[in-house]
Amino acid sequence: MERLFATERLRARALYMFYAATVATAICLVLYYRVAFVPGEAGGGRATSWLWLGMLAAELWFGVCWVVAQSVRWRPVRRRAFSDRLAARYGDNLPCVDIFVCTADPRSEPPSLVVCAVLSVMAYNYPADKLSVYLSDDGCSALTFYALWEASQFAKLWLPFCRKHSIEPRSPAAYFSESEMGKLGELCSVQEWSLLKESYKGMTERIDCAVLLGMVPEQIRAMHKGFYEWDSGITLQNHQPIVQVLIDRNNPTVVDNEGSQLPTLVYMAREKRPKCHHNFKAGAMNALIRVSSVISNSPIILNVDCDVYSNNSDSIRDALCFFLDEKMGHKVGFVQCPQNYTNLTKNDIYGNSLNVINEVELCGMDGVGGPAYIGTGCFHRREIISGRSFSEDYKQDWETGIMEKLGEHMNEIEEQAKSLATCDYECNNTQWGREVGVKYGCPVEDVITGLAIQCRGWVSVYFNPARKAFLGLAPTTLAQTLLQHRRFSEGNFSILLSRYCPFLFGHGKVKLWLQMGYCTYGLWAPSSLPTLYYIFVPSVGLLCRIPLFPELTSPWILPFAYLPAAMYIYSLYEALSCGVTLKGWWNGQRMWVIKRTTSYLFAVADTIFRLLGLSAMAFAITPKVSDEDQSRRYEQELMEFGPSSSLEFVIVAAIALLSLVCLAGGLSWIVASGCTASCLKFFLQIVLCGALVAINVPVYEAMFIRNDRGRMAPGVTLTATGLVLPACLIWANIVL
Ligand SMILES: O=c1ccn([C@@H]2O[C@H](COP(=O)(O)OP(=O)(O)O[C@H]3O[C@H](CO)[C@@H](O)[C@H](O)[C@H]3O)[C@@H](O)[C@H]2O)c(=O)[nH]1
Ligand SMILES: [Mn+2]
Repeated sequence: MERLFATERLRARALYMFYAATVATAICLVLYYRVAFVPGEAGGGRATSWLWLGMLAAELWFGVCWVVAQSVRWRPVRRRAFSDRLAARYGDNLPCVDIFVCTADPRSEPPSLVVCAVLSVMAYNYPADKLSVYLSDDGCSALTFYALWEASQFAKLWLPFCRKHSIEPRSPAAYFSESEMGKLGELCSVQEWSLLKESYKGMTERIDCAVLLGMVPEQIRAMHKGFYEWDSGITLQNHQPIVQVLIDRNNPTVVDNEGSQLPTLVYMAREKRPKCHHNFKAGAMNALIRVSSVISNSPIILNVDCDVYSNNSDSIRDALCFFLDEKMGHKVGFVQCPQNYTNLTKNDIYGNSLNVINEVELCGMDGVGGPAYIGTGCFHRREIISGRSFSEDYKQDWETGIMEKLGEHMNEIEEQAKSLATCDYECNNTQWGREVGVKYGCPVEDVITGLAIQCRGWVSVYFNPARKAFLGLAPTTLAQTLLQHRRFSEGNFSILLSRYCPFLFGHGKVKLWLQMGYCTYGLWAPSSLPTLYYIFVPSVGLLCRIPLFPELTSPWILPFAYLPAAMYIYSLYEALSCGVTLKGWWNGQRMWVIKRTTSYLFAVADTIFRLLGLSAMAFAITPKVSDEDQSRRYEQELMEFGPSSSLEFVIVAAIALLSLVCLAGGLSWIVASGCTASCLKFFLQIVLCGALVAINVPVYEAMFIRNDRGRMAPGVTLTATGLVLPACLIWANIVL
């Protein structure tokens, strides 16, 4: 029988292996040199040898990281799905699918954005009587409920329109911002198009207006019983569970404007009580799994974040090719699609595009056991995410799913669903979050959940078709980016230190390559310490005349020069081939330095505090809005340092200043001494320090040149200057 999907091994690996072999050799030579030539008493004294050993430790660490990173570059594969074969074999006789959308805060995640995500997934090219869409609202906001109610009305126009004209993408916001009326000539009549656009604009305006006023219009409150849930003066941290079915797909009287069925649409705000920890998105996901089990109970679950819309209406059918494949399907636990963003600027100023992760690393993980579960854009099997272990004879019953009309049982079912969204499941020591459902206690709950699924014997599949399945929003300010990476790196680091450490937990269950693959992300946070050392010590060494690298004339310079050159050229090649621009790559390198010296450093501190029990886990939501001024600077690719003065920015500014002072100071004593010998001796330190200065140019601009609101706060510049004052004094000493 023809397979429903194909797996291709990527070719041209011989060249890569040759490159990797040269890098590995160079790493060994560097380490050997460090061990063999520790400067003795003659070469500068005790302090120098300690600094030298520090360099050795840092290089050893980078070497280990490089080896670990090979795990996700060794055997990349690419998957193709044949949805035409799926259609030929099954027609519309396909399994039911539940789609979960999570939102948490109507201020940082505007309801008009959330409903576009919802509408885009309601409009999948999939039988409506097999589709149910759930919105989990951790913000428990009447405004979000109102927005969803508006969407349930607009869907009656939107879904038939999408179907009739096969349009893409099916988020109305994305669609109307992309398409011009002129281009649509052949597709549909101008009138139809404009009417729909007006109707969409009307809905958005009503929602935004309600959000602005902070209340739902009185006449609307009478339209649905759900609004009464907010009558009792509930608060965000203290409220009853709410489950409201807005559309029941099996109710023949609820149809779109062309008389076709609509997918089920459900609003859920799980119970919150001050004494009970709600476990953030993981808690929301688990509540959704329970609540949906009494309303639709579909065997397949898709989760998207509220800032993500479906960009390809065939994605469900594509993903099903993996689950329904006769030969392999029974092994597949989840199908992960990459995270792509719509709001990146041309040169990706904050290095947020996950291009290299998406195009290289996840393909690499897929080749050795399957990609990690990275949250949004992931298709799961209900049974497996709920905790089932693999067995060879496992056979899924695809016919499951509740197909009866809720009808007169509606109230009963809603009550039952509410009882499944209570705090009892979080606080009464149930298995939820441990053995059942998405795991608790980790800021990257998804990664740890995916690892556990793979360790229970399932494989996962990475599906990255040319037309992206999902598009979302990346952070648009430096502070947001750093905050998001603090959460990512803390999460992955704490997995490494927990009982879920891939080497222990995965031992004997998943391949060693895959264990290493998970570690690449776990090593982000601790890499901050050797990185800081490598930024700090050689620069200060240049200033204080302590040589820390071989001389330019020594043959040992070769591996030291080859390594950075080869690695940067390769990383540039990797980036360019993933569609990043040259400047975008350069920006990415800057962000790499900034993230490592701030986010990752704080992540180490966060993790340690948490291990010592001094602080609880936090999940800082990434805001999806920024003010107009900020957005303008983002469009112009100006880094945003204002207006608040956080410790992160102090570090960024101090490092930039220190590099500058060390470079200037170092060069001035070398020039003053007038001897080429020192120049040869300090060559690599000059290059390293010079590279740091070059990459920090936008930071200097933000400190001394710019005067817009995004510039570095004067307080930050002042503090940073104070911090590098000792270095300045040394420099002054040289000059005088
Ligand atoms: O208490 C909470 C906190 C967050 N969320 C939702 O979780 C999603 C992700 O939050 P966001 O602030 O957008 O974080 P990101 O950094 O963009 O999320 C990435 O990283 C998370 C943790 O690994 C994954 O869960 C996400 O899917 C992935 O997109 C959003 O839809 C939120 O509404 C909740 O439902 N409840
Ligand atoms: Mn997000």
